[in-house]
Amino acid sequence: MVDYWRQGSVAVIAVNNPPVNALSYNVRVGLYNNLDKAANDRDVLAVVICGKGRTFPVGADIHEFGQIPKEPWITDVGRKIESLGKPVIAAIHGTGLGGGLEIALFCHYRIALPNARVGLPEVLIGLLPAGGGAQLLPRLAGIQVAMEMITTGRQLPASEAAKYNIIDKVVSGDIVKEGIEFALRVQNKPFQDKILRYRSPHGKDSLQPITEAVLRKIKMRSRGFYAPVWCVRSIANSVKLPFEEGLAQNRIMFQQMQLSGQAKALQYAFFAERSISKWKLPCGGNFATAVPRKIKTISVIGAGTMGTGITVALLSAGFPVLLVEQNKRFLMKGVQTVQSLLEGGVKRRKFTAEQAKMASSSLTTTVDLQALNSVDLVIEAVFETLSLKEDIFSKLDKICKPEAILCSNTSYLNIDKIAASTRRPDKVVGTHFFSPAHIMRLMENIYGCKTSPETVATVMDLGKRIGKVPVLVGTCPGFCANRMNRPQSEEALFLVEEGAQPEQIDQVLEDFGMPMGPFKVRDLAGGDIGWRSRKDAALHLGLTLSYDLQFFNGERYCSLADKLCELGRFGQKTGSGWYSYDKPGSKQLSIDEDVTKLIQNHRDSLGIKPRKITTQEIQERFLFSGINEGFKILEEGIAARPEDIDIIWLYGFGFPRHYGGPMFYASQIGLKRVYDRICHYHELFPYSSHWMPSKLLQKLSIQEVPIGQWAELHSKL
Ligand SMILES: CCCCCC/C=C/CC(=O)SCCNC(=O)CCNC(=O)[C@H](O)C(C)(C)COP(=O)(O)OP(=O)(O)OC[C@H]1O[C@@H](n2cnc3c(N)ncnc32)[C@H](O)[C@@H]1OP(=O)(O)O
Repeated sequence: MVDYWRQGSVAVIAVNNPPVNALSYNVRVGLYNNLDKAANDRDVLAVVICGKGRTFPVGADIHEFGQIPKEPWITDVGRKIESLGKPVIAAIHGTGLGGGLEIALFCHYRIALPNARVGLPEVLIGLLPAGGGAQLLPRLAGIQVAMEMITTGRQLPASEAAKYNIIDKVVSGDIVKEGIEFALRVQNKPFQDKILRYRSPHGKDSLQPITEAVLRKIKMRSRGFYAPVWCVRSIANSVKLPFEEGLAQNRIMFQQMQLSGQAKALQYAFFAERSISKWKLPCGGNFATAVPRKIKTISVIGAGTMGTGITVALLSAGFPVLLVEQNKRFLMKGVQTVQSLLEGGVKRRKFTAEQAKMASSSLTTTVDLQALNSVDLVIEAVFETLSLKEDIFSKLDKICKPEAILCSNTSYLNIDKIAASTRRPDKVVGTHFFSPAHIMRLMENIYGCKTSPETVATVMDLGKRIGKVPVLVGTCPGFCANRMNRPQSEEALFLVEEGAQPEQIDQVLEDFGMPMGPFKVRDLAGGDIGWRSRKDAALHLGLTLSYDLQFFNGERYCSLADKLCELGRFGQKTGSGWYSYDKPGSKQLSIDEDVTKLIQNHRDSLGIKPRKITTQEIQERFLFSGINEGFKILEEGIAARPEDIDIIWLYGFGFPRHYGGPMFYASQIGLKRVYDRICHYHELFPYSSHWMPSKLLQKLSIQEVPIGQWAELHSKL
């Protein structure tokens, strides 16, 4: 796991633990013993520490967290470096992260390739850099830089790290060769002043104002996430305490944090994020055996909000796009939107003006579907009407080349029905982007019963290539994301009907950590879209949405949202919705007395006496109704694993990452409690079928199986 060789007077110690050279126990032992070997070899005058393969060590082995850490720790390796009596050079390529960077900071010198990156990302997995990083970095780069790097986990490119003295020299070529050359230059030269523990932190007199400013920033963005605050304390220890005492204090904090639910959730999320690319179809195809098709040209049908967002996502990843609309007027409007989204990207520094120009020049347009005869892949993004989509897909099937893949950006409709309108159902798949599609990273890919593994592999690969987080699920109304979101939106309305205020519900859920409460989300998305589909659904059933409707198709129904729409209050875009806005399109909102009156009149007309609704009830009814649906989704095999559901929620709805996602959150609360509360609400609200407890949840509530085994258990149900 650690290689050792000598080149003249230089000993090279190379960590060899693929794929990322994590500092597992055996690696730490190897480093420690080989440092001893170099110390005891009189012919060795300098030492180079590097990583084999793709990277310098990226930190502790996260799989080992939760076990009692075995010595030598990273700090023991560090102390050995400091006291070696010979200069030690860290030669960094790839990423030098966490414990990896800490070891480099214990070294006397650090060199790096230009494309290397360094950082202390412990905060992102709910921890602090207890291996020495929080003590050493302030002594090298100063308190201000240390605070920024450690509380955000940001990785710095080598050139920026060099600006802050973290890297002594940026070198090109072979990193080991460069390391040896550097070592030959510094061997036999004094290096005691390079031992960072003997320095005092730069900017220590400004600790208080820096701390206050950082804590203010953390408060604004952290929404109940504790690790950044602990990181601030760990850096303050570098000023307040002698080096070894600071290390000891930080180790105690690290051990406490490791036991916290937030660290467990973040580490779960880290691995969940990586597991989603390991997809499997019920028919047996999977990520390891299916080969994606090469996609060079893509067409997007529909230049509305979704179509233009998808177009920008594709263009900015370097794909040429042929944008299609039914007439020139819509097309022109779409092109303008694409241009302004690209300009917005330049303003937000997502890309340079030059890149935006390149992207823009890769856009072509047409109003003629026949022009799609040579594209490799089509993404349809028109209205959510099945007959319209069926019509388009049947035309595409005739026009497009036989091997072209046909994708639908539907958020709700049955992929099998859309596929059935073609003679190539194996090449039809759902690619559900989230709005705004050029920004939101989730891409919910939906397979139908005939979608081929090759088609799935192609859209999963496409998602990655355009910087999205692609998650694969099966088909059912609303798939995973919207199906789970639906009961939550309904519960939010029912809570208002029963006595809560929209702003109260929004506040409770924002305090929980959601980026926006459900009523603000409704206003942002526009109430008219849901209203139209509710009216369509009613029409389909031969019903009308009336003012005093309390039941719809046998289910409890709340008509408050319809009443707002009747008044033209569609949300932000019309300047009024659940809130009022200072002008149409503005985000500046205020509570609207008219809405409060409307709600009161609604309750009066139905004879509902408002009651006080607690924070606990709001959280439970919103979160648990979605979680119950999540278990049904698992039970039905729509999602293969809880990890898929959680990643959908982290990236599609901004569910707080420090809770891991709704399924992990449920596992932390305890499935017995979650199940009991769902049964309680089922008893209270028998006319809301979303409270019918999931059978899988019921079973798991008795067995309390770890989350990693839920999927296995469900296959045995
Ligand atoms: C009480 C004692 C006190 C001692 C304190 C010592 C504490 C030290 C703290 C730490 O060092 S915590 C760890 C800090 N480091 C990280 O958090 C790095 C996390 N990794 C990444 O950010 C990325 O993986 C990467 C390194 C930038 C590489 O990204 P890339 O996209 O190239 O590859 P991935 O698909 O992400 O990863 C490949 C593969 O490697 C696995 N992996 C990555 N990092 C770790 C790790 N630190 N430990 C274990 N495994 C890791 C990852 O899961 C992938 O595995 P797979 O099986 O192929 O999915």
